[in-house]
Amino acid sequence: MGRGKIEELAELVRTTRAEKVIFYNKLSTIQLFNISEICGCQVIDKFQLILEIFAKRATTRRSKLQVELARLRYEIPRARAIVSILKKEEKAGFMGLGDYEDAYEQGLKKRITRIESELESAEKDDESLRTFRHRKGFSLVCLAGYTNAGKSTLFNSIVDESVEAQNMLFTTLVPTTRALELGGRKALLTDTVGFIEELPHWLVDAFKSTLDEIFLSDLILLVVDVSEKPEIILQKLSTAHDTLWDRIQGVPMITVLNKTDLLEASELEAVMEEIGYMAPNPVFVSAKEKAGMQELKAEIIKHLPAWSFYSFSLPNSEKGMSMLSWLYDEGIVHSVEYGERISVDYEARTEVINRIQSLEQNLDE
Ligand SMILES: Nc1nc2c(ncn2[C@@H]2O[C@H](COP(=O)(O)OP(=O)(O)OP(=O)(O)O)[C@@H](O)[C@H]2O)c(=O)[nH]1
Ligand SMILES: [Mg+2]
Repeated sequence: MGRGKIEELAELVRTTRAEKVIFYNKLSTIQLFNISEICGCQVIDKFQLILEIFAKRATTRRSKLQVELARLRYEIPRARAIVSILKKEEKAGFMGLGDYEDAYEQGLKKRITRIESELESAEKDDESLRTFRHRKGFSLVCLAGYTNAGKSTLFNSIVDESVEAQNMLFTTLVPTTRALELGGRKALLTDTVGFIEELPHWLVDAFKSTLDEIFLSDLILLVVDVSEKPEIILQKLSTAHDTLWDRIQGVPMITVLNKTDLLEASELEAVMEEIGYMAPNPVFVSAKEKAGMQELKAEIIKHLPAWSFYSFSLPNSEKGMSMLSWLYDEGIVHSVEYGERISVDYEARTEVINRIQSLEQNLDE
């Protein structure tokens, strides 16, 4: 953009009373600074916008810290450049700028160090989120996928077509999570931040941390825009699988092929011939037209981890007590009686029950 174009932009800002200008491409600090002076409003680039979105969507303590860390690291060179512009202009109010510069930068660096050390202890919080959910008998279903695939539209359609389970804590604290009843089971449905193409390396950790909820989930719905070119779909599926795979082993995944309303049946068939091998458990939907919702819900119910009841007793010993505390973390303790042995009526995911059964003998030794 030349000077004339910027003036045009400034005029547009004035007439529309815009509060913010967002540039799609990356701008240098000096460019951002100059344009914002001319336009008289905040000017940000694509990456600052992404950071703002991440910050809004970060739900765990760890992801909030990761996003803040990325923002601070982005700010240091920018702050330095702005100070040097102001210095050059030798504004009267900025005498003794050297000291200001040092103090500001040191302040940023101190916060970075503090966040880095907080991050180490934050890892454990994620576990307690999972624990809390399982104690209340909820399974977590996460919507994942590239930006613009239709995750949020699908989130709303599923919620509209389902019975909401009353659970104040989740529904009020996290706007992108809803408690639902699915086939007599309680599930938390969570919308997540979309994958973004060509994410710069310094944003990757912050992005991955916003995926924490996916990594803690019991079932992943990978949403795909099936109206895109097959080679694009394949590439996106492959990146999504690579990003998630390391940390989700054992978590079932349903591939939700969305926007079927944009394709003829024959076109859809042709697309599936090319991408089918990369799309586990495919379900076809149009989130916009609420088509395929029953099929999707049936598939979700089929893949939700099964919960079952089990009544048993544990030795009233140190081993038995530590087992009991693990049981509290993994499921619902309906009743517990302490006598010569500890009698427990319990409900949990079947894999937990299996685990108890395989450990029972050991505990008595
Ligand atoms: N034709 C059609 N358009 C859809 C469908 N589902 C979503 N869209 C449109 O696709 C666009 C993106 O939808 P979103 O639900 O915002 O996508 P998202 O995956 O949440 O995107 P991010 O939040 O950016 O990651 C919107 O314009 C929707 O109206 C569908 O089934 N058919
Ligand atoms: Mg969305």
